[in-house]
Amino acid sequence: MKFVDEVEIRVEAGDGGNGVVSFRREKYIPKGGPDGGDGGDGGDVYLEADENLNTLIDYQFERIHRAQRGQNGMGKNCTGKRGEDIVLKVPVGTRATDQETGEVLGDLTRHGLRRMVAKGGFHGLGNARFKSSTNRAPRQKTMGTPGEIRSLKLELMLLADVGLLGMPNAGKSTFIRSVSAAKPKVADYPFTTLVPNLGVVRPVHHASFVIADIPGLIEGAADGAGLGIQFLKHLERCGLLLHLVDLAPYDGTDPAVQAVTIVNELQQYSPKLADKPRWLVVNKVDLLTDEEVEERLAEVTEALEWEGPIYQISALSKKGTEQLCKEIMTYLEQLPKPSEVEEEDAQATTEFKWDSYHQEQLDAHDDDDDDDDFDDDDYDVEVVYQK
Ligand SMILES: Nc1nc2c(ncn2[C@@H]2O[C@H](COP(=O)(O)OP(=O)(O)OP(=O)(O)O)[C@@H](O)[C@H]2O)c(=O)[nH]1
Ligand SMILES: [Mg+2]
Repeated sequence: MKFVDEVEIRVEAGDGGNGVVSFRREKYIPKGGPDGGDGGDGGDVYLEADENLNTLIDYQFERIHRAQRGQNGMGKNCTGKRGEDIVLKVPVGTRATDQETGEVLGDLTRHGLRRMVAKGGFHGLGNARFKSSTNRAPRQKTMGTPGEIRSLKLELMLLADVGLLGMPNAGKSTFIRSVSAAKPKVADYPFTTLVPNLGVVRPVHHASFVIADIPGLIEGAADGAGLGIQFLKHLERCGLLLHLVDLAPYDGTDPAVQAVTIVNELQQYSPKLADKPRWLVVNKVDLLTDEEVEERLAEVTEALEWEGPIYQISALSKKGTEQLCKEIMTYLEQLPKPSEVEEEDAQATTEFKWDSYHQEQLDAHDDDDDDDDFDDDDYDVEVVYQK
């Protein structure tokens, strides 16, 4: 299946139905009052996280999504029907951003989480609403307001605890294969991995974490070289990054230079990501003698001015991988859990503009004196049924 992690769509909430002007006309009831009903509200557009989806590909083909318009009001005080909402299912981990304002409308990080992304228009008021002691035959009505229209960017960001960072061929996929049940392709040429892979690692009985293998980075990635940096966004939600450095590159390149390149690209992409907790993991130690490992590692740490944790592994022979995973687990377990406040906030709906619209309309018409008092002629007013 094709992996699509970024799409642009347009969502259009339904317009509110209009209010209507109508008067009761029945035999033997000569002075029937106003009975024009209100319109119905327009339908809203929602996004909902669904764990059964893992790509945004459907939205690449279907870009415009409209909720239903509210029905207009009718005579006999009948209110128009509310427009139906639409719910767009997206993979867990999707972030919706308003293209125009840049505002993040929702981070759908849990199955079933639902966020409104376009609010339906408010209903218009029928003339029955405007009846008062001084005006018994009002001919005012209000129109429904338009539904919100937004251009959205949907981005799928994988939900992994640990992200792997490194040059192509560093052994990222080999590592995830050896520590989890995930089986991404491994080969001795660069850019074997073209889309992110997730693996679940269970280093101890009672706990597990998710690790993300993303395509390798090369120099100039921030400017689009190789596969670019489009996949780095998947690391934004990780609690820990592993920088995998190939200590024995088959093409004879210098591991220290390679390592610095990666950090530079990371910095350019996002200083925030570069500031995330990061561990240095040197790989392919099986190809070198202990002295060579020490020597090259020293060069790498010096070039990076590295002071953080260092691990030596062979992803292929699994040397050092078990220990590394156990320490990752211990590290992740002591990280603070996302606070409850954040959870609540994620549930809240975005505030929309016309909550007070209804009252404003009535207030505005309170001062209207232009309608004459009720007289018999008013009974000849045509009953208007607006479409
Ligand atoms: N000897 C040895 N070879 C390794 C080790 N880890 C990976 N390799 C080899 O290195 C090559 C590249 O490994 P991959 O796991 O595909 O590398 P990658 O980082 O996922 O590369 P891209 O997907 O292209 O970014 C393969 O031929 C692996 O067999 C290791 O620890 N020791
Ligand atoms: Mg790979």
